[in-house]
Amino acid sequence: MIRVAGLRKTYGGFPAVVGSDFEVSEGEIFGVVGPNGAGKTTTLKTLAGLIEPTEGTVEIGAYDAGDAEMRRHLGFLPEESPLYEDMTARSYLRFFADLYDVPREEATRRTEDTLDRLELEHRDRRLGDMSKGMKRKVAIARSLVNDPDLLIYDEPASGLDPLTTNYVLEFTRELAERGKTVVFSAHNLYHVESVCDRVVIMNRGEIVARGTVPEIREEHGETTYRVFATVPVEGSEATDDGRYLRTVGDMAAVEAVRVEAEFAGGGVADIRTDEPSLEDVFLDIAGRPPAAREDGRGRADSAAAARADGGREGERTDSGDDRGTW
Ligand SMILES: Nc1ncnc2c1ncn2[C@@H]1O[C@H](COP(=O)(O)OP(=O)(O)OP(=O)(O)O)[C@@H](O)[C@H]1O
Repeated sequence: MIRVAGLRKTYGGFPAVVGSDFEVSEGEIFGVVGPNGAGKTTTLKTLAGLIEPTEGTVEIGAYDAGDAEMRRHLGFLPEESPLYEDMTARSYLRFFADLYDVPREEATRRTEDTLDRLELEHRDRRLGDMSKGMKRKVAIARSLVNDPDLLIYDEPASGLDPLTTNYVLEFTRELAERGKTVVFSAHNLYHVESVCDRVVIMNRGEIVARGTVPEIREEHGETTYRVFATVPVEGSEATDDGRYLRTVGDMAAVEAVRVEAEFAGGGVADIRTDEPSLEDVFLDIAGRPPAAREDGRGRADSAAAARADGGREGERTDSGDDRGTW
């Protein structure tokens, strides 16, 4: 579906993406992960044809990215989605459906279905009066008005509460089940793990790890999850806000906590990726010089060097610019 070869993008000589190669198959959910400034948005915008590569090729099916015909098969959700504040959700979506020449009845059915699924209420409310989560849902519905084969979502759950985030992530999975290819970027490894088939981790414009999330974790370190249950579960500690915290090391254990909590008449209120673990994975990968990465050397050294440098364990200490900060 997508073939990226030797992709390089510079802004006035500044290398935002430096030689990316990856492929995404049809129906796959593909995550682009990395710290602020890693080059995720640049990569996604290049796939969407909104940015021209400085070097390299980006092919989407039979088209080059940027080909006008390709756009008809694409749904792009930018990180910040400015909406026309005076329009209602319905009129806004109808406006975009008209731009894509979608017949009225078909457009209404499609957008109402999407908004039902995302549980968006008040569809005739002004967009300017909607909450951030509601606006994000409208933006997601907009990305689907043309029934695209490929969806490119930049931080789809950015700034959303846990419940809305879950809707959005579950919905992303549903889209792939309906045969759509989804490429999305995120900071949160838990979000990525819950929906992505494969992932690339970027840092300073470079892909520094790739594979399924379990493959990456196995190779580069362990992530832990803090699961907040509404009832006591085995090994949990009560938190100040009346929840019960259990820290576990993998998704099977997260699922076991959820089942235990539900069996006890409660549920899971929130799940958080343990940040130091995430940073350990990142430091393990990104702290090594590129040459050492090639042959697997330098892994323990780089984390140790970061700590010896005076930083907290897992904290980056070398952010001389805006690149490479989680
Ligand atoms: N139009 C631009 N002009 C100059 N530099 C840019 C431009 N767009 C991005 N950059 C720089 O390129 C680098 C990569 O930016 P990009 O937005 O792709 O990163 P990102 O991984 O999406 O970051 P974030 O997580 O903060 O959104 C950053 O250092 C950024 O400052």
